[in-house]
Amino acid sequence: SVSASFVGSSVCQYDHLKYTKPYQQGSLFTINGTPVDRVRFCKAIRFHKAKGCIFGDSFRDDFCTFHYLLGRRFLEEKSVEDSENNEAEPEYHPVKVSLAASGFLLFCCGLCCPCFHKERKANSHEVLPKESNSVHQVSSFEMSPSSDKIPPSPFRAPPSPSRVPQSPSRYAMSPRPSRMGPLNLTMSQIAAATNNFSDINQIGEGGFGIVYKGILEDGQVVAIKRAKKEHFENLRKEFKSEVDLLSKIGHRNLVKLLGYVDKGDERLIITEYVRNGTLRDHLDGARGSILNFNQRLEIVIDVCHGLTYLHSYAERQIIHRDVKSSNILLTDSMRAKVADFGFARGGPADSNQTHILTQVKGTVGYLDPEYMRTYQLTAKSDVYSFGILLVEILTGRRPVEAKRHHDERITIRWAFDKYNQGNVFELVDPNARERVDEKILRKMFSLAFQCAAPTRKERPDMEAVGKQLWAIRSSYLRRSME
Ligand SMILES: Nc1ncnc2c1ncn2[C@@H]1O[C@H](COP(=O)(O)OP(=O)(O)OP(=O)(O)O)[C@@H](O)[C@H]1O
Repeated sequence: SVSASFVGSSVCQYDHLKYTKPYQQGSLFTINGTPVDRVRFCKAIRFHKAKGCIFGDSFRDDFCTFHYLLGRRFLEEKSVEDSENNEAEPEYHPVKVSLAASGFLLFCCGLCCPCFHKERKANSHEVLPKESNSVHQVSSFEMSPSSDKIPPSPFRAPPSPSRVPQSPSRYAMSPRPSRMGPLNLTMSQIAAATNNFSDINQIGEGGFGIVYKGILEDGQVVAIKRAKKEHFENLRKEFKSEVDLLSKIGHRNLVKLLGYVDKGDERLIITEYVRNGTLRDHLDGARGSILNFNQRLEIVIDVCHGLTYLHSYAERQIIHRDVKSSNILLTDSMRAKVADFGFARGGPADSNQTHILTQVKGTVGYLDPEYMRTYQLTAKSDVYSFGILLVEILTGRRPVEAKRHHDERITIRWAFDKYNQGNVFELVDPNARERVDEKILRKMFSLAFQCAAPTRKERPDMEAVGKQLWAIRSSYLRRSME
């Protein structure tokens, strides 16, 4: 936020408009604490006046005279289609202006509020606690009248009127290994496949546990997630959620579940092995090469297809809740697959339900601010995270870059400001040497900002995002052939 002596201040809808003495050099105009230029400020006043907001007498706007506006172009694009052949000045959009503020709010929540903050592992994103008691919550399955539509699994408690959680021993006493998917593995086969869970086979570590590469007797390579024993009790629900949801989906842009084991004090999830690392590794250059623009575009299209399937075509809607670059795995041919369903939830089960009320989970920086505020979860929370991911893949920057100058710490806010100043080239990942057409870049960022709008009703759904991405890709290919 900005500290200065403001002489005018007014609140309209979500926007708090303030200015210092407007006729002086260095005068300051802010919307929701974010400095904006005079033109944008005047646009906001006009917009809110048109919407019927009453500004007090002390709130002057005579500095919004015509000559200030003349010849200046407001640098926002409403949608790809709108912007294609339309050079006219788009109207002020309060949501887009307040986007930066919401990013800041997100940052504050993430960094200042201990209940939203947990150190997970070195150099990783911050991830919310697995089970937080600080947030009033109702589980979606408890809320949903048709939660029993989810096919029974050995992990799912039998229907009980009181829905009392099952005791841990119930799971521990499974009579025999629980298996699902095409693979039927015993513990000793898994131990053999991973060299007895040796460090050499370890390929990563997340909140759920350690991930190992395993080579089965027939040569098939798999990834095996082994739950950490110290978090067993807390992770039981997560393990169950991941297995239940993964077992019902099959899509080339989603990591495939091959089997699981839940026996004694072992919880293991066996999935297809995706061997070319995570998107974050590639953005960091940790895999040797730098992604070109076309690869970046194809990766986001793949992620978009995976999420579209989860939101609109799975047997029941699935909300991933942890869409982020370290959960996007890449194949050798650079196709992307969405992984890690540990936080995933079934969406509203009946059409009268607009959302589910649930505890906030996800990773700081990617979390939908509206969901954080209201605990209302919808598929649009994934859309928000996708918008953040889109900015990440274009800029190469993590959503929160704590070591940078404070103006640049929240990547979405920094990108939004630069975009509105017309400096789109300054946003592009400096490692990517290819010069991409400005119009294409603007369309990509514009789409990202739409996805990361502060409220869900302003965000497109994933299917619409896919259409926009396809249109951008065709323009990109057309232009690169010219
Ligand atoms: N199916 C897989 N194929 C190849 N590598 C995988 C696979 N699943 C996970 N990994 C590797 O293991 C790492 C840890 O994965 P995991 O899903 O447990 O945690 P994460 O998503 O990185 O972190 P968190 O769970 O804390 O959000 C990944 O970053 C990836 O490098």
